[in-house]
Amino acid sequence: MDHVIVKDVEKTYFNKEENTSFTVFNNINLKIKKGEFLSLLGPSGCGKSTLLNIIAGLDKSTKGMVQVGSKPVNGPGPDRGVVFQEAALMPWLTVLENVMFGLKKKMNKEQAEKKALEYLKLVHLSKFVKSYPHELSGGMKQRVSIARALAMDPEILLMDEPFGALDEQTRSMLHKEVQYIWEQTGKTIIFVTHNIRESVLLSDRIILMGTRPGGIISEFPVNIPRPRKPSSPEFIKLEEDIMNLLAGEIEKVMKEEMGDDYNSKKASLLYSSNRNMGEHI
Ligand SMILES: Nc1ncnc2c1ncn2[C@@H]1O[C@H](COP(=O)(O)OP(=O)(O)OP(=O)(O)O)[C@@H](O)[C@H]1O
Repeated sequence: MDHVIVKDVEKTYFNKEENTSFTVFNNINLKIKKGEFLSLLGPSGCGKSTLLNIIAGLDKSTKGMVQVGSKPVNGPGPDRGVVFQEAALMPWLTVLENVMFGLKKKMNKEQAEKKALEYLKLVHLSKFVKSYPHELSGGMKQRVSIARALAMDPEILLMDEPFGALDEQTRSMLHKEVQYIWEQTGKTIIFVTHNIRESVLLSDRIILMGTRPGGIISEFPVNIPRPRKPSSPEFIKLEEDIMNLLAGEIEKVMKEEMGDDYNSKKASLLYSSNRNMGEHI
């Protein structure tokens, strides 16, 4: 069953003072199945976050529409929970209170506490319920933010580079955690990343986006059985296939941003060991 439908979506920014416009992307068409884990992958500036925000109802498209089931999206709603790159927790509240915050609008305090504890257990933070955000590591904060989104029981979890600011080890631990959560809850997940390895590791399907003109370049179903091993031949093959297709896109962005410096730095930047397209573009 199609859970999220993106129809002919376009996003253009208009600058009235200079009488110019900039189209981030157009003709975006996507159908995302219930329970699917979908990644939006592409170089910086191709509009991954913009598309996610349009699906979240936090931003408006200039053309086209998004539907959740048969309902058009006109703004944020309880059917969609969002996790951003920065956890944005309330520093004056404990971990438990942060997760309870939204729940208290829907249920009494006792029920909210029970539910918050349930989700904090799911992200393995039961021991830290009384801690304050400043006492937590970046990875732990991000787990609170995932628990907070999940506790509201959205049908769809929208994640915008949720592990982008974390070190490799923490990121790897959270990969396992998000897979576990996805298996346990059956949520539909839309996951923005510029990391090829991350997208192959986690997703059922990868949507590749490009720039200038922005849009969907291609899509790759990931038919590798889970748990996936980045060292397996099929994993490496898919990474290479995606990298080959994206190399031209990355070059386009780098040329624009680096100008004359581009040629000298090209080789080392393009093929970094972890297939991460994000640092330099
Ligand atoms: N208010 C705005 N006015 C004009 N252009 C904008 C505005 N907001 C975003 N953009 C442009 O829209 C494009 C898409 O931005 P977006 O953040 O969605 O890209 P992204 O693929 O998520 O990038 P990243 O991986 O760096 O987060 C960028 O080129 C950006 O400069």
